[in-house]
Amino acid sequence: MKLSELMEEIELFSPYHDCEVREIRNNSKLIEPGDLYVAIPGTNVDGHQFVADALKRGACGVVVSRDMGVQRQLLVKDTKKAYALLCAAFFGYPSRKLKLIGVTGTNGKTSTTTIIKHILETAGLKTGLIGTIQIEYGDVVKPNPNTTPDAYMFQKTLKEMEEAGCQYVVSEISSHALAQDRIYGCAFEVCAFTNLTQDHLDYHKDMEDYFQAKKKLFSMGNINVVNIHDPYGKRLAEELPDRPVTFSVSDPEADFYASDMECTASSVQFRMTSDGITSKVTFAIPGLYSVENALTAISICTVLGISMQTVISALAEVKGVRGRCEIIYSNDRYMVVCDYAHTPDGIENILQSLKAVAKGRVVALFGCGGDRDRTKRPLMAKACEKYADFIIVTSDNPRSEDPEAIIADILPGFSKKAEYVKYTDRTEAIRYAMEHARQDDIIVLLGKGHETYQVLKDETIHYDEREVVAQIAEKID
Ligand SMILES: CC(=O)N[C@H]1[C@@H](OP(=O)(O)OP(=O)(O)OC[C@H]2O[C@@H](n3ccc(=O)[nH]c3=O)[C@H](O)[C@@H]2O)O[C@H](CO)[C@@H](O)[C@@H]1O[C@H](C)C(=O)N[C@@H](C)C(=O)N[C@H](CCC(=O)O)C(=O)O
Ligand SMILES: Nc1ncnc2c1ncn2[C@@H]1O[C@H](COP(=O)(O)OP(=O)(O)OP(=O)(O)O)[C@@H](O)[C@H]1O
Ligand SMILES: N[C@H](CCC[C@H](N)C(=O)O)C(=O)O
Ligand SMILES: [Mg+2]
Repeated sequence: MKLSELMEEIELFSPYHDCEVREIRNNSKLIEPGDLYVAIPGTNVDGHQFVADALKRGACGVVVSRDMGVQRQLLVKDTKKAYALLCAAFFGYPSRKLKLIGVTGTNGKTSTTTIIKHILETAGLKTGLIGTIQIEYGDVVKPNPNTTPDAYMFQKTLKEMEEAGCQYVVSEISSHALAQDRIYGCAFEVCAFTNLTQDHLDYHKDMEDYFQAKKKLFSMGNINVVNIHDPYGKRLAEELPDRPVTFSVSDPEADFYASDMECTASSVQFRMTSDGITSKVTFAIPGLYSVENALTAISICTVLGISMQTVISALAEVKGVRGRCEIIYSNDRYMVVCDYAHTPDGIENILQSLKAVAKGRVVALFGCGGDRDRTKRPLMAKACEKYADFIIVTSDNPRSEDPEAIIADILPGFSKKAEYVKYTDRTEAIRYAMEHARQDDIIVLLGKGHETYQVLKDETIHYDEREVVAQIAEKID
């Protein structure tokens, strides 16, 4: 593609010679002759350091935000935004040809996007999905290294989905993606906000910074949908220039209002009022927060024009979301649930929901991710203690950190009354939980959800809790 075509929507502050661009790259190490290099200031290094390297490797141009005094430089105001726009142009602005739905918030993105895809497909609309678990469209399933991929992969994926005949794409939008402008310039049909509670304070300066990153999404779409039961959602709705579509489990003034919630061990039922009409909704994922996820999906699909009847009957067919409150083993004595809660709020919600329906004890097993928000560690312990009868502290992707040091950050979160044991090795911890299970216990394995790996200092090993539990059960039950 011609450089001039790629640059059509980017303000340029330097002259340039037109040329044919082979690929767009933000990593100098991948540059081959004819590629365009975009210098991005990152978390570890500033890509401007590698401009000379990129030119040496044959870059046809280098996109920079300050004068580097080199040949073939293209001076722009902001290289992250320019990179996103260049990638969009390179793939023919696919977001303008599809109906793109973006869901952001601390918790519930994977759950709601999965449900939305199911509803849209039930309504006969071919839909692509981009999220934490994977990328999906038609029969194609692809791994996704990040919840929201980098701009190049995001635009490339949209293009593939467009070519495969998708009319809709629903994507999780992480705060990292918003802060890094990975999706800058995308045209969204609907943008939705689930909730905001503590996470990622290793990356964001504070909760305000985290909120401002999330807020960026809400100037990019035609229709905004916001959970006004959540305090940050309420604030967002007040701050947006145009009134968004709202939903709530507590405010009858919301456009979509859920009431009369009833929870069982395997589902939720509630009444949903919108436009003066009340409908009964059944959804087979337990937990009060599940009502909010169902409401998010109902609001989005309804504003897209799907009939309420179709939405509600499609919701009733949802079987569950992998690794989200998924029962992975049960016998006459106890059951083992696998869940992805990895924030204080997520843990509190899942344990509260299970406690409300448990006949026996709720036994929670958790660890905290290494190289992630350290301040959430004691808060996750506190959240566990609030609703679990017994806790097993263990490891969850220690990454470059010492697993014992992570646990040392967790333990001060417990009160003196807390009943817990510590098994640093996750398999040992799960074995302990299963060996000591009592009649009617619910053992909840938190944090790994759909993951099939454990990230250690020097390697990533295969680790699937479904397999681990099955192997232990075979030996002990
Ligand atoms: C903290 C973070 O988000 N980092 C992301 C970011 O990398 P970075 O800013 O650290 O990059 P950097 O190493 O400083 O390098 C800056 C630039 O110099 C370039 N470079 C570097 C070296 C060189 O020799 N030549 C060169 O050109 C790099 O390619 C880059 O463009 O940009 C990269 C490319 O897009 C991402 O892969 C990377 O994600 C890392 C792997 C990551 O783990 N991110 C996680 C935290 C994340 O994004 N998570 C969210 C969801 C979390 C959740 O909701 O739970 C997600 O969306 O997945
Ligand atoms: N609406 C919600 N409110 C609070 N907690 C929730 C909600 N939905 C799900 N959870 C809890 O959070 C966990 C993660 O849910 P989910 O994977 O849907 O969130 P996510 O926003 O995609 O997370 P991530 O940031 O890792 O992508 C679930 O396993 C559940 O315990
Ligand atoms: N995608 C999120 C959640 C990971 C959950 C947990 N398994 C962990 O490693 O902390 C992250 O990378 O922060
Ligand atoms: Mg997710």
